[in-house]
Amino acid sequence: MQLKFGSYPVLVASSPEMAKQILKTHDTVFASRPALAAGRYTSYNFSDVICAPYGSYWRQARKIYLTEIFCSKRLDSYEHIRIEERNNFLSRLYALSQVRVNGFGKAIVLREHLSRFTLTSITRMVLSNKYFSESKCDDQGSIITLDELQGLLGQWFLLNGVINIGDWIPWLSFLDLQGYVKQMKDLYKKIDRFHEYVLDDHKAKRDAYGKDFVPKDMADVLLQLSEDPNLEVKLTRDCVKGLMQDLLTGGTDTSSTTVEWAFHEIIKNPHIIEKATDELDRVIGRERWVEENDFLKLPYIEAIIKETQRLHPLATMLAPHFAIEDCNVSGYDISKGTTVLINVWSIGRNPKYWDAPEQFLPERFLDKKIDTLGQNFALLPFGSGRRMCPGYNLGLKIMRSSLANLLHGFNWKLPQNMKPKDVCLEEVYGLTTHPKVPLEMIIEPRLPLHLY
Ligand code: HEM
Repeated sequence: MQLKFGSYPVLVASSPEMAKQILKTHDTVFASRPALAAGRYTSYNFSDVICAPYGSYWRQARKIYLTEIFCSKRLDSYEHIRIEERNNFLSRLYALSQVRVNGFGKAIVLREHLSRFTLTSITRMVLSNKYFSESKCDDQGSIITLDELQGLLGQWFLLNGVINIGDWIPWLSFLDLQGYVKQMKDLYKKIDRFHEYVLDDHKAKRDAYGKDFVPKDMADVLLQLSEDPNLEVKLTRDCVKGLMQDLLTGGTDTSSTTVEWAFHEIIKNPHIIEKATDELDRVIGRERWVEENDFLKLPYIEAIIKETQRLHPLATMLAPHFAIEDCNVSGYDISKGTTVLINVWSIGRNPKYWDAPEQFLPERFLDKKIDTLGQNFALLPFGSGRRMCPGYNLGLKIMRSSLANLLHGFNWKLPQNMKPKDVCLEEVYGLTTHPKVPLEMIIEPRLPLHLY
């Protein structure tokens, strides 16, 4: 479908065939991003990877991600962080499961706890953990609270998902009719203050160790690369901040929201929880938590994740792609400068490719090998081709670990006044798509108490 947003052409691709043409056959033509105000004002003038135009800087930064940041060796070296944060997460939930109100368990808001878990895990891998405190700022090197940091990242997602009139009708941009650009500039000041503080501190530590310094977190790796004279494009301080921001934004909201959607669906279908816990009892037993090397032995948990990503792809239109040349796609002329949206939400619900597409049926993935990593164009939660999500491996580790351990560690019930059919599946659309109504649930431990 070809549209016009203000002065610019926009193409929405809603079939696997068109998605394949754009993301595979003509990948280089469509591998850029439109130059939107959000990338200019909230991403260091396109110095991150998410918003960067196709070109030498983006190519180099992606290579850094693939070889230095998301390589198996580095991700494995942070497994202890993910285990510690998982244990903290499960212990916190256990403590909350013991709270009683009028003799009944108190409901927890799953979203709050999932986002906090992903945020603490990612920030420790990217920055180490001393820059924020649990409540108000303390004297231990924190300059922000977890809630404030979460708020800033949430606002980044919000402002990167809005339709800003000035992007599409440039002669109106100076008016900033919706006030978004002002909000972007305000957000930039707050986020930049945080990044500056973190980088100064990392740099001071690096300088103190001199030549013997060994990078500990992802920010250390980026700083070290910024001093590499052999890089094709110099990594400036803004680039390092932009890339750090990619890792924080890309890593938090994404995994936690997918797991939140999974719970919305399975709580409506309690037999799915039964099947999943049967698998966990059979494979893991009740004397330990699920570890990363167990994932391959848990096909039903994997099927729940795939089915969630089919019905609730986090980025329903991927991130916008942008044509850098004129191109003929399946007989249609697409002009240079067209913004291209790939509607993975409707592709995942198309009855031509999926039986009973509106139903949540993890079983559909059990006997078939259906890829979610960009080879099957009817299921593209991470995109495909040059712009495909570089952090998918880390995202999958976090989603698998949190979903499996939440189901393994607790029984999940709706509050007394709610029935499964009352669970709301409405969406709030943005760069990422959230459930409109956060799920509240009552939890009870199901493993021996010494494990919590
Ligand atoms: C459930 C987990 C995740 C999902 C569903 C997801 C999904 C996506 C999608 C759909 C895109 C856009 C692809 C396109 O435009 O064609 C993307 C891009 C990106 N993601 Fe993820 N992501 C996840 C986890 C992560 C994590 C953990 C990180 C980093 C820590 C990350 C970092 C990025 C970056 C930097 C890009 C931009 C790539 C580029 O433009 O070249 N993502 N992701």
